[in-house]
Parts: sequence; C-alpha cells; structure tokens
Amino acid sequence: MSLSKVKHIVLVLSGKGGVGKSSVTTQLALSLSLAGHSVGVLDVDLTGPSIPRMFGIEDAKVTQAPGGWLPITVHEADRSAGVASLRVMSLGFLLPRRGDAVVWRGPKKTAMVRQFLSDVFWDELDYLLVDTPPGTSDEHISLAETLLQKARPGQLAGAVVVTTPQAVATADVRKELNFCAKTGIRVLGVIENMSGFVCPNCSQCTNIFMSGGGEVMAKDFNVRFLGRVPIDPQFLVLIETGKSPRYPAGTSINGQDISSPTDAPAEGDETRDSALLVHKYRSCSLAPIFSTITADVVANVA
Ligand SMILES: Nc1ncnc2c1ncn2[C@@H]1O[C@H](COP(=O)(O)OP(=O)(O)OP(=O)(O)O)[C@@H](O)[C@H]1O
Ligand code: SF4
Repeated sequence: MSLSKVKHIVLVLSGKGGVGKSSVTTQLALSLSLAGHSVGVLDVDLTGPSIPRMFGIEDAKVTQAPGGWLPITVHEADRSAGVASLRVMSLGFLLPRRGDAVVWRGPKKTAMVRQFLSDVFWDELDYLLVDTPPGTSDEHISLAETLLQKARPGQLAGAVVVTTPQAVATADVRKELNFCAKTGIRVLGVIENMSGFVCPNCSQCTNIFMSGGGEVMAKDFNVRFLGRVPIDPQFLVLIETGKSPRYPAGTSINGQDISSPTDAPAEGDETRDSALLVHKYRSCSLAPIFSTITADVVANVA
C-alpha cells in the first residue's frame, strides 16, 4: 500500500475556492522540508490542480514503477543544510489536457481519488500534505472515507483549514469544520490567509477585507487558531512566476529588515527552476510566518 511508509497525513481544506489553499499547502511543504521533515504533497484538487505550477514543475512527466506512480522531486534532502526532501504528485500530471478533470462527473472523480490514494508510491515521509478541492463535495466525502479506511490508526493527523477574513468565506469554512466533525477528522487549526495587506513601501498593514473572522470562527469551534497571513504581492509573483521576491531597501516587517540583497539575480536572469524555489522562498516576507505556523502544526501532531 502506497501510504505505508508515511508517518503523518495532513489534509489542507477550505470551504471556498480561491482563498489560498494551494498556496498555503506549498508554503507549509517548503517550511516543513526546511525544518528537516521529509514531505510529500498530493494534489487531489480536481477543480483545477495548481500545485505543479506553484512548484515550477508543470511540465514534469510522472513514471510508473512496480510500486506505483513515482512522485516528482522538487528538491532532495541536503543533510548538511538541515533540509529534507520534498516530492509532489498531482492529478495535473496525469491529465492529457488541462481542465479535463473539471468536467468529470461525481463517480469518475470518486474513482480517480481512490485510485490516486492507492497508486502513488510514497517512500519514507514524515508528512504527506493533501491539497483537496474546495467545498464539501463528493471528492471530500470519498477522500475522507478512503483515508479513514486505509490509514493506520493515528496516521491521519488531521486537517488544516484555510479561510480568508471575510464573513462569506468563513460561512463556507464553517461548513468545512462541520464536515470534519461529522467525518471524525481532527482539526489541527485554522489559518486566516489574505489577512491585511503589508505595504512594501512603509510596512503598514491595511485590513482591506475585515480582519479576525478566522480567529472568531476557530474560537466558536473550539479549535486552534494558527495565525494570520497577510497579502504580499511579492509572494504572488513568487508563486505564480517563480521569480524571486524583491523588497526595496529599508523594507521591514515586524521590525525585521527584509530588503532584498544587492546581489539578487537581475530581473530576466531567472529561470523557473524548482531547485531554486527553496532559496527564493526563504527571502519572502511570508516565510517566517509560515515557519511559525508549521512549528505549531508539528507540535500539535507530535
Ligand atoms: N497571502 C497571499 N499573498 C499574496 N497572494 C496570495 C496569498 N495567498 C494566495 N495568493 C494568491 O491568490 C491566488 C489564489 O490562491 P490559491 O490558488 O492558492 O487558492 P486556492 O484556494 O487553492 O484556489 P482553488 O480554489 O482554485 O484551488 C493565487 O494567485 C495565489 O498566488
Ligand atoms: S501603506 Fe504607506 S506607503 Fe503604502 S500606500 Fe499607504 S501610505 Fe503609501
């Protein structure tokens, strides 16, 4: 069975599309591997698998071994740097045309999710993060059922729930929390993404949307609040194009100087190389926030 060498499985859920669930999955995976935990990402978001693009491995071709489909390596472990390996498997790799899965009907989606969980060969992993489709759809129910059947007792560590601060998003996420309660999936915590905008010029944080909705919801459901992640336009550039985040001289966030080093590669000199992603990620303003959130999740799982 493909999950037998995986220590902990963590689902990343959101009740609503576009709240940053895949971005959060990507950043949690990078933070975990930088903290020395080997990590795999399984992208079962059939509504539009975006994980390969975010890791810069869109054109990768998966191969089949006797044990199953082999995930794509984003980076190998570097013990001297305290970095563990990061591998990714996405439905996107298996689709002949992008967008194919979006038009599939329930039973076909369900069958695909089941096959996906059984047929990918994961080697030793500390964490497997599962990026799920938004909502409480057929895929969710199938995923929850399959995982609960296939996982060893305690292997499914729980779910990280992503929301944005606005009331509408949190109302959808409430459904997701109810879904976890019904299916017996433990909630590891709630992340409020896009919580304010940190201006790169003066580092002021402006709450464009309402702030604090995620924290209120976490309290209501008596689950952990893992923290707020602000909007950083440079993060969007990193995640969508693979380009290094650039901050003007003197930029600081939470009192920390994050201005880009003067020897950063010139614009246009950058390749979309997944092996470089980890270095680029380290220079993003959101990296320290995700590393705190990751440490909290790890402590909660252990
Ligand atoms: N904190 C942030 N700062 C800046 N941009 C962000 C942030 N979080 C997410 N984004 C951007 O918002 C867009 C939507 O994010 P993402 O694709 O992760 O959402 P999602 O919830 O996974 O969406 P889907 O429902 O399509 O799966 C992406 O372009 C992403 O780069
Ligand atoms: S947050 Fe500060 S630098 Fe940014 S636009 Fe407003 S006043 Fe100007």
